[in-house]
Amino acid sequence: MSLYHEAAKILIESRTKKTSVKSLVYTNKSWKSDQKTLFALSTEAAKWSAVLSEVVERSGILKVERALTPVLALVLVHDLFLAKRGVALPASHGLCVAVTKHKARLSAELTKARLRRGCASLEVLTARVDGVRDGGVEMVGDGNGNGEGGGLSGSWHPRWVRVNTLRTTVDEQMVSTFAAYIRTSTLLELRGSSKKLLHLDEHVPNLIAIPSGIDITTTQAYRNGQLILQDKASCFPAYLLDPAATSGDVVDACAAPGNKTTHLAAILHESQPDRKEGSRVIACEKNDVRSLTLEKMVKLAGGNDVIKVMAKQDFTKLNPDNKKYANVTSLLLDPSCSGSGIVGRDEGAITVHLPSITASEPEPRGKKRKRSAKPQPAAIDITAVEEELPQEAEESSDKLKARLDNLSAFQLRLLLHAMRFPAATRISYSTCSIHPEENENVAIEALLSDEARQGGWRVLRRSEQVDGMQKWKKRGWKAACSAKLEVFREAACGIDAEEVAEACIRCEKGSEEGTMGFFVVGFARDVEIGREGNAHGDHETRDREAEDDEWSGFGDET
Ligand SMILES: C[S@@+](CC[C@H](N)C(=O)[O-])C[C@H]1O[C@@H](n2cnc3c(N)ncnc32)[C@H](O)[C@@H]1O
Repeated sequence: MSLYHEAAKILIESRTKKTSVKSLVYTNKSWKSDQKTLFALSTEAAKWSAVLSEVVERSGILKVERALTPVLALVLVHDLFLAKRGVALPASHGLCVAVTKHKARLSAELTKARLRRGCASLEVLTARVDGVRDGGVEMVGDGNGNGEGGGLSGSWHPRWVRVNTLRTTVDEQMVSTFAAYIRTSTLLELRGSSKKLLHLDEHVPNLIAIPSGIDITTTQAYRNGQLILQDKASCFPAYLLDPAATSGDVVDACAAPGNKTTHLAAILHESQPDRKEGSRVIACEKNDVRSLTLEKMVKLAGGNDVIKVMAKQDFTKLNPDNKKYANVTSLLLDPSCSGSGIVGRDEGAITVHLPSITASEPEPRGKKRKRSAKPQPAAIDITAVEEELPQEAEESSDKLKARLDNLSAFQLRLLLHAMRFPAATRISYSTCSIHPEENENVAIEALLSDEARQGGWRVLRRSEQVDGMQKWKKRGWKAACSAKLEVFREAACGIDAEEVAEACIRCEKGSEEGTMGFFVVGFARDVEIGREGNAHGDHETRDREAEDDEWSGFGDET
């Protein structure tokens, strides 16, 4: 299979399985192409896909070149115009001919696509595409930078790098990988820069931001697992959980690909560097393919001594009363969610825009193009990308509501299960969703549950949180908490909407903080309250019904 067929396969799998390009490339040893080349082509083609799908579609070549699928055309046209050496196939190869013979037409469409975006040269367009590389759906808005993705201005996102203290320290990295970097006092100084700048995060320990255009995946430290690409928001759950404080084992209930798992392990390791029989992280992952990724991530991060991976393990099937879990004092729960807060793609599936075959006919050669009576649309044709909009953007409000209902029932079921571990005194619950249905509402419903009432669970108040989380200004939505509590009225007495909202932590995508959209809340109880028997048959029944729908959510990205 050629490089192009393999890249096409990866892009399709990334879309359908919601798996990151990185894991698709590097967990499969059977690729014929060089993995680095394959990774570069797949990620670059995805990054350019909004522009190139428009180019391919408007050129009409898919109608005449039957050997070309939309995704093959995308990767080939990428190399035709954007790779230093052009298409990496012999000039006589069928696939090469299929695009090169239309080069003039494709080139004209690329120019038009560039001009429609107000870019004076290909370099300017390249900078623009690079600038939104973490923004996902470029130009899905109104073509003027408004709406999702926000074109040039909307979704600035630094590259967040967690220094993995299982393998190294910030001090070590400052004099090695980052020796040539200049430290900035503010995060915003990184914005739009392509210089080697670095900002040490003020909220999460061992977290560094660098300009988004700098690729550290080629460094030795990244390859050795000393540096991990992880959005700042995605570092909040393990940091908030503060597992060393409860000095017991930690369960990571929904662990793959494992960023939070290895973060938990690093925090434990820092608190007990000479550990022999110290606390462990028990990492559950239900999905088989993602379990493999988790195992690889744990190994690469040097977490094998601290982390016990429970591959293909449904968290809800763990028996909390089994003596194996008698020492579980904290749990991290980061379940599948709508993914509505995702802007980056370091950790998960990417957005790939594909051209439609039926969009337009190639114009006959030699004939002068008739001037259309209608003005051409200034922005890209939305039909070229609509299948790539975040699922909810195309959903009717009824459909979205149904999906969020299913997801939140699934999320609540897992959260209540976490509350059943007898020795647990801390839980962190997080999603990369911006919807209160998956966030504040789940927290409130959990607090109102029998598990919380009988088990003595309450929110981890802001004043009790680790320093960086106390300092973080964006908190939960009080109106959402009040509205949810209002539904339960008397049953809700004793729960203060203000206190819950203050305990909740939100991150807003596209904001100056440079994070994805995210939500995290901690739960605590002051004493170990053992549970006697299982008095929660109702929940079990209701939750089981939701199980079939749980996969409507995103399976990774944070
Ligand atoms: C949002 S991702 C977790 C990301 C991960 N915490 C990280 O930071 O890398 C959710 C994961 O939960 C897994 N999952 C969903 N339901 C599960 C269950 N009942 N038990 C265990 N894992 C589950 C999914 O397969 C998916 O890999």
